Amino acid sequence: MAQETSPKRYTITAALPYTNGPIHIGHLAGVYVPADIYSRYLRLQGKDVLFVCGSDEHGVAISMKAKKEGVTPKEIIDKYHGIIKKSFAQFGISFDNYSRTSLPVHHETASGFFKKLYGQNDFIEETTEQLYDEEAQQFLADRFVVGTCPRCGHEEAYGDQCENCGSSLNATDLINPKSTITGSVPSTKKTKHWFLPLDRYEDFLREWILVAHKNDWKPNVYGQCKSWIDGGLEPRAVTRDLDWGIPVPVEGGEGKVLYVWFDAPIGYISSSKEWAEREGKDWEPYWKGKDTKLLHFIGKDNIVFHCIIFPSILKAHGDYILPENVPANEFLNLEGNKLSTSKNWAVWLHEYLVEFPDMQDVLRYTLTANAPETKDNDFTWKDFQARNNNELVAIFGNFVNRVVVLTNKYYDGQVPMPGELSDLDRETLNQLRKYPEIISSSIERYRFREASQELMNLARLGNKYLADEEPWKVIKEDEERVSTIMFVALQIAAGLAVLCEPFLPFTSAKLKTILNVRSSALETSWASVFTEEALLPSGHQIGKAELLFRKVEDSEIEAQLDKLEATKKSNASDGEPTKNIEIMPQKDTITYDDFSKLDMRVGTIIEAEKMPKTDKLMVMQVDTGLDQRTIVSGIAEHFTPEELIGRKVTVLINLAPRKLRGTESQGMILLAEGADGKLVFVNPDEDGPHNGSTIS
Ligand SMILES: Nc1ncnc2c1ncn2[C@@H]1O[C@H](COP(=O)(O)OP(=O)(O)OP(=O)(O)O)[C@@H](O)[C@H]1O
Ligand SMILES: [Zn+2]
Repeated sequence: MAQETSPKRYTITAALPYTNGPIHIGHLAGVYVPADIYSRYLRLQGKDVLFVCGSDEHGVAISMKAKKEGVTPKEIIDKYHGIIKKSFAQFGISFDNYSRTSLPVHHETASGFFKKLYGQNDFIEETTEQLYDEEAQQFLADRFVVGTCPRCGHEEAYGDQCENCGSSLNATDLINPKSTITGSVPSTKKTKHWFLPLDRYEDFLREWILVAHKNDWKPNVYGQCKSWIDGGLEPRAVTRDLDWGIPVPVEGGEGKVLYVWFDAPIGYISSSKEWAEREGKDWEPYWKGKDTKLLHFIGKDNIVFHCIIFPSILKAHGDYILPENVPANEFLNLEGNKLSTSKNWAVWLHEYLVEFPDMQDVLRYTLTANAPETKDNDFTWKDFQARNNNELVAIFGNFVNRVVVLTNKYYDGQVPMPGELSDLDRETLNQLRKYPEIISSSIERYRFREASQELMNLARLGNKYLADEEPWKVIKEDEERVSTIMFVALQIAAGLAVLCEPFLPFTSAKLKTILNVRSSALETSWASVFTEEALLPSGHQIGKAELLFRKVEDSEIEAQLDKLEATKKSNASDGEPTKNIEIMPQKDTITYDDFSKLDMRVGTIIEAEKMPKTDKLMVMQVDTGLDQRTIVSGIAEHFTPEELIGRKVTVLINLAPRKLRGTESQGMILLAEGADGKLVFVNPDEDGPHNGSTIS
């Protein structure tokens, strides 16, 4: 319900990023920068804020990435969680806690939700036909299957969602489904799952969103919700037949896990619990207090999960508050094309931080000034350069630099005593005092672009004031007047230092240091800017000038465009002989000690036979020189047993044994995959070393 009184505390969540890749500018513009601006703004207002996020470490996106890289899901999540967490911190995203959904606290919390709803009979338990990949011997859900969206005709819709129209789907709804694991057309197979009957929540959702939030939710969010609710809601499976995720904690759930979109939003709660534990605080008021304002910052493809599914889960649970708003953004593109992790079409945050050191605020500003708030938008490097050179350097930086340099030059850095104020001085100070309200009003309506432009307008006000008053000329004839001019200009500089903090936190800190307000007793809250009191009183000593921003050169922009051009070329070489090959990024560097742990030997295959009732598996007896052992390998579609017997191969003999369909495989035979998907043995020359020779 639209809140009448001012909330006592705020819980702010930012979408949990999947740990299947690093953070790119789309994520930042869509979610993390606006959420951070909002949180910082509230803190400056003295509000009680809990800003949480964390890595989403379950789901098919992770399993797929692990399969692709030939490593375990655990290795994938550890790697990307590390990269993501570090880059967020360096970029100044001020989470109170950044958690991960693989932690026990999250498994317990998500299981607890499931058990509670199960106990209340809030699920439908049903055995239905689900898509099945015979070749991979796996059920296909979510990103393991693509097909045509029954709602909009988009051909690359996933098994749970169409990213084009935002619809939430059941995999069996897809037209012409195709397995993304093997490319095959799936069959169907019976399996039991638990469904959340969303139809039961239709009346509640209609009342809560379509009536109560008709006027305060963004039109893009409201519109999506309205079309789903009006279209009729259906039960959604909240469990999956997968081996990676949170085990289904009820009878009959063996071998199944929770659907990632069931557990991920609960991750906000787990993250809050982790924070409370560490800080010695109570998390419950932040999630259960009626006087708490809960906000979810997300991108548009997450709207259904945060506005329909998660609220239904919270409502069913009964103890929790609902979000007051879900200010979802549309999508950011890059140089005219959709950002894509798999196509490497992105500006990666961790790379930006290295290539543009100490320039976090420039990216924050560019992404805010051009945020995809009401429609999809394009990031271009030219715009980045223009925003930096024409606005941050030429207006903001130039104004502040003049003020600081002149104050040092004329008054040894002491704020001068003003004389009588002219009409323009008074008018300028009045305008300055209006800015907190102007910017607040934009931020509180989630119009961050507008807010960032108002901030720049304040810098413009200062710049124009100095340009009109020309203290560097007046100093020759009227020194007293200059004291007044500089006093007024200094107040604007101090106002900027405070009001830019949500948008440009690094610049704000630098400017506060230059103005020497950090270690002083001067107040720097949001409210301090609109009081009649001077922000910087006469006599206050400021520090030396230091450049806040530097120009971005053409060559830097060209280098970035060249990098993107190279990506385009490498993506376009599809169709050449390298068709369909995905060149994996180089894995992390290992030490010689790591390498020397691999015991690889020359061996000979002495027996081979296809495993009954499978298409892919071949069971082989291999003479390793040390012993004769069984190795099972997924190569039966590539070789007949006859072709294999007698072949010299390279065997990794100290790989931990693993049971495949009941037969223990004791090692691995090394193979390379050719351009056409053909497998080739990595083998010593046939006449070469005898069985058991080590390979190093
Ligand atoms: N290009 C984009 N513009 C705006 N928001 C985005 C963009 N890409 C992702 N987001 C948002 O960022 C948040 C985290 O994204 P998530 O980790 O789920 O990645 P994703 O949607 O799979 O992106 P990608 O496919 O590029 O990896 C989500 O709320 C998502 O809506
Ligand atoms: Zn669609």
